[in-house]
Amino acid sequence: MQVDVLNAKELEKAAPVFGQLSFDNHEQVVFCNDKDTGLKAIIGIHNTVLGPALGGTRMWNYTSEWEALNDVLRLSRGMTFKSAITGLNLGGGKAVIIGDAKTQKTPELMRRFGEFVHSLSGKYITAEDVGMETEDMDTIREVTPYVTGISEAKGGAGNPSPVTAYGVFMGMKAAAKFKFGDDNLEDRSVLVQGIGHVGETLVEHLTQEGAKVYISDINEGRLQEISKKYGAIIFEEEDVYSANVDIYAPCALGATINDDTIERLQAKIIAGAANNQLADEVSHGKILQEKGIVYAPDFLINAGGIINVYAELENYGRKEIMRKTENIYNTTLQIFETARKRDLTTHFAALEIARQRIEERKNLNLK
Ligand SMILES: NC(=O)c1ccc[n+]([C@@H]2O[C@H](COP(=O)([O-])OP(=O)(O)OC[C@H]3O[C@@H](n4cnc5c(N)ncnc54)[C@H](O)[C@@H]3O)[C@@H](O)[C@H]2O)c1
Repeated sequence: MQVDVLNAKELEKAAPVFGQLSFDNHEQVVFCNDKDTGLKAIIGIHNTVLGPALGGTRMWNYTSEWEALNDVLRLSRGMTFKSAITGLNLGGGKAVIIGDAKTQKTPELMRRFGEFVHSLSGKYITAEDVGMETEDMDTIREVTPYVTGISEAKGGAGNPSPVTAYGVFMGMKAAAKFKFGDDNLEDRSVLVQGIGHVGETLVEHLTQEGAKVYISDINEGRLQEISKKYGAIIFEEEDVYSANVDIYAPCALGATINDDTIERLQAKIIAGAANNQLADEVSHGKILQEKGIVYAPDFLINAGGIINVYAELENYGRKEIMRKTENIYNTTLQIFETARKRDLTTHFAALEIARQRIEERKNLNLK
């Protein structure tokens, strides 16, 4: 379709998939629908140059299909770069299921979703993400081998979240080393936003190291539980973003660094688990750089989970999982140094290395 000038609304109508702002030459987008189980899902396969597209499934109560599509496009793209920079032979993919995981998730729905995954013959391999549990992966495993993150009892590597948290902790320490000249987090103030599967283990590592840990979550019960368990301080003020802390760790959902929040940020470091923390990677990355806030790229430091599930495909054990995850510290420091030397945003410096690896493999495949 030849179009000259379109406003955003018109573009959404004329090209609702390929015209999405988040569309980045994705190879395949699969819409899955099953009336009987109520399944409505989208699988996004961004890039398979380095290997099959592996990435978790998120179940979320999206307010619109547009929002779900936007999310799967952004998340699957992030997976491509995460695996590339971590040195894994995997492409990038992700899936979203539209619905409330607490009330609408059933074994039948999970199995039906698994059948859609199976129909892609291994081009996409799924795993856990927000709204999913290890037992859901076990259910999917009943209908397809193209699933990771299954329980140890069923031969898998188990819950990836603690490994993700350890990688984030390593990335955070690297950021502290770069910003403060010392990676010891004792007495450093850290605000963890979102104390779910990953956030909780991160709080555990931080409190063990003697950091002053503040926690924030929309789930009041969870706040009480984690505060009691680890002695973390519940952050009571309304505005999380203007908290005067050393480190802000986004561990809930993405895009918390956006036009609305970025000017209020007081933290000296941003290092957390959430995917796609910057609403706009270019402009928000630049503003953080100008403000002197050290941003540890999300797709680099939250790779522990994928390292964990990759072990199921490559048959390596716990020791190698932890070694690879610990190495996030070194990679993060290298990225910070490169960014400083070349006056780049840290996000861009990381992206460049990931892209280079994909490009090299692509050229090799063409030979
Ligand atoms: N689990 C993993 O191994 C893994 C790997 C890589 C990236 N991530 C990303 O890390 C983030 C956390 O993952 P998780 O598995 O811990 O998810 P989770 O669902 O277990 O936890 C998320 C927590 O965030 C809270 N939350 C939601 N909205 C919030 C808000 N506006 N303010 C404060 N808290 C809020 C929820 O109540 C919940 O406690 C997600 O963005 C996920 O995509 C997770």
